[in-house]
Amino acid sequence: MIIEYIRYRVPDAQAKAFEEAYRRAAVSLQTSPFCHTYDLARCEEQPESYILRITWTSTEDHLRGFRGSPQFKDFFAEIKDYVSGIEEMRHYQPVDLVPSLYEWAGGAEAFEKLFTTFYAHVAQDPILAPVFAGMNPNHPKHVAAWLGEVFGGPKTYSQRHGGHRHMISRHLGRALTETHRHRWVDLLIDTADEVGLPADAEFRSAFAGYLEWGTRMALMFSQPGAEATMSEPMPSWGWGEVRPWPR
Ligand code: HEM
Repeated sequence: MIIEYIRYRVPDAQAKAFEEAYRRAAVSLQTSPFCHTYDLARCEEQPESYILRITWTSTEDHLRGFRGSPQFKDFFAEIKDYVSGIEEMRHYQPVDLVPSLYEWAGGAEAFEKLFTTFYAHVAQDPILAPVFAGMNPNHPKHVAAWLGEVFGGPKTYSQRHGGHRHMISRHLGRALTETHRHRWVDLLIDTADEVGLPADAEFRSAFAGYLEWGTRMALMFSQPGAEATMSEPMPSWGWGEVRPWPR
């Protein structure tokens, strides 16, 4: 992940138009598969100063996939009319001040224990067992590698198991139902308790948030005729609105 900072100087008379232009540009940022988060802030002491902060999957992705788009070129051309200067436009490597969800959970060992136990339960579950009847015996390890990478661990799934594209392809055409999805989530949360995954409110809210998102995506991709965006990069999940309590 990379953080781009752009510092603008905007005359007071242009501030409204500048902010409006960024509200429109937010649609492009929102739909870019390479953009994780973005925000624009105005300086209290020097209201003509603005900082735009965008987190991208990588500098390379961002330059290739986004700046190159005609839509954003038009936007940059428009923005020039409102700003009297761009004082900085640089990319920064984030310095981790809090552990990743992967580290907090206990690393690879914790994820492998979680999914080995989970899929043993799945095999006995009347709703889920038929869905996983032909399961690859390495499936629990692969899903553990997937979640570890999404939660900030090593890029094992991308490098050895086919990355996001492969994960999506494994759900295509399975016609999963809400009953399957619901049971999968409930059983995984029960298994997290069973194997002793951290139970603090902050970790569990991020964990549950990802499970809600991930299972709804899996359900969506599994529907007949679903159009999967196979070229999307791996998702990257963080703490969200709450930070871990120091321990
Ligand atoms: C957060 C939600 C989910 C994640 C992260 C996830 C992850 C994965 C991954 C990484 C694979 C490919 C494994 C490999 O590379 O071999 C996979 C396959 C599969 N997933 Fe999911 N999945 C999710 C939700 C679901 C749900 C809700 C169901 C059904 C109830 C489901 C059913 C399957 C099945 C049947 C396969 C193929 C298993 C095999 O034959 O090896 N997934 N999933």
